[in-house]
Amino acid sequence: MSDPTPLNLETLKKEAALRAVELVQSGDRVGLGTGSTAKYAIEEIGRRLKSGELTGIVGVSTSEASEKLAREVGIPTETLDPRPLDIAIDGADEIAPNLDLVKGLGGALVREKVTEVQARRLIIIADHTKIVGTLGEKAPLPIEILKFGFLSTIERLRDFLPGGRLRQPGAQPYETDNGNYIYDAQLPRDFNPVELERRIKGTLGVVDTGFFLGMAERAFVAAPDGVRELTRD
Ligand SMILES: O=C[C@H](O)[C@H](O)[C@H](O)COP(=O)(O)O
Repeated sequence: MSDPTPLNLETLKKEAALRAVELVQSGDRVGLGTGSTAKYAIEEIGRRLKSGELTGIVGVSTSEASEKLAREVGIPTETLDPRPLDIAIDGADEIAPNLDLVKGLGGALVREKVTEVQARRLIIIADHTKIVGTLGEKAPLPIEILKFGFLSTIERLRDFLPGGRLRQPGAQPYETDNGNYIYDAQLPRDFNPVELERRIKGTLGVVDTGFFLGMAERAFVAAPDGVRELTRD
């Protein structure tokens, strides 16, 4: 297997995205994910709309960045309302064998979850480096927390999730589209994701976590030897 250099990872991300977009049908309301892989899906939906292969698509964006890209490629968008979405396509930071996910390294976890929970089908697209045996193996768990009192919230989280840190790429903490901060938690070696999710979400000051448990219907995972289609066990 060749090295996952940035160049061929981009090719793989696009291959996975193209497979997922084949599932989009004319007239669908589509959840538009966020990140460097979801970008290829948004561009392909735009291309198919222009070519006439797809008609009547409405996109619902999971971030300001995806909204901007959707407009640039000509996808009409609406903000989320209570109606279900026919399909949503998004990337992930980690994909477990049962298709439980960690998401949010791009900072869009809350809008992604709020949107994708309404999708009849959540399709995940990724290159093979995102596959893990257990969540937490490669990536931290992003936890969106209120800006107000964030140091107190982090103290509460550190009680049971030590070793994490406030996301701060520069002089200031990273701020989400919702005006919140992110605590990137180190996951313990052995944990039950459902119980840990419940405990984190029960912590005062937490908005939501990057765990997407039981949500994904399938994943298209691209490797140098082809695109694998994974479904939930
Ligand atoms: O907040 C970002 C999202 O959860 C992304 O879907 C995730 O981080 C994967 O992004 P990428 O496709 O850029 O690796």
